Amino acid sequence: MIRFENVTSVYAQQQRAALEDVNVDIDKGEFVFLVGASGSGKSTFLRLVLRENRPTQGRVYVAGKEINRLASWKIPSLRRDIGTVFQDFRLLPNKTVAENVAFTLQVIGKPRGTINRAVPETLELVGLEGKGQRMPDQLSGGEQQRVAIARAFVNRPMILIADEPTGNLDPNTSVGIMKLLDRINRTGTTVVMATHDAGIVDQMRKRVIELDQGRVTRDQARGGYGYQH
Ligand SMILES: Nc1ncnc2c1ncn2[C@@H]1O[C@H](COP(=O)(O)OP(=O)(O)OP(=O)(O)O)[C@@H](O)[C@H]1O
Repeated sequence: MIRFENVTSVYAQQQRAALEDVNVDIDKGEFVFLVGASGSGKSTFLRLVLRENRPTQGRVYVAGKEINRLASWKIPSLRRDIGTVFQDFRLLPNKTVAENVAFTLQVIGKPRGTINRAVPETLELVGLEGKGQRMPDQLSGGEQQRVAIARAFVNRPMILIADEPTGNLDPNTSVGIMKLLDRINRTGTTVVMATHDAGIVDQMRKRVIELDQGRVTRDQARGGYGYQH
């Protein structure tokens, strides 16, 4: 589903590569944690999957397509297939919860009937039934992240990318968010999550890819945050 072949990424004006000769193959339906110190290249990896950045060398494939050879008019369609969730939620503050979730479908031109069906269904999936008419600032942090997940998932993307989704949440709330991401993963969506949250990685026992100064130093099935035998 996601394949990096000898990917090196160097930002303009930087000496050191943000990613260096990275080779990774993530299958459909996998759940992968990306770990590593601050600055190790996790966000750069995720940006390359979204084609927000382009590699200096090497190839990035998403769903079998080399995405850096896509015509620019095909990029919106690539990004539609990839839901994104961030540490800071990024909800539209002047729209209700339901409107935030509906927005994803409106921008891709889905008919109103589909939207009216999909939004409550997805809010129920994330445990926010009955809260569709609230404004984001009337929700807890954990609930706001659930809205962000609903918005990312409402059009059933192939891939869900989460960059530090529990970074602003307390441990209990984070566990709830992880259960939700796990449930989404079980529907067949590939999940790639960058995190510093050792407790969660140790608990979930999923595949762990560790980066150190832009290089993959570990790629372990059912790993922990640190290396364990
Ligand atoms: N837009 C940019 N321009 C120049 N250098 C950048 C840019 N974004 C990231 N970098 C550099 O690339 C390297 C990797 O950064 P990246 O943000 O991918 O790391 P990260 O692992 O996501 O870090 P964090 O855990 O702090 O989010 C770092 O050395 C960083 O300073």
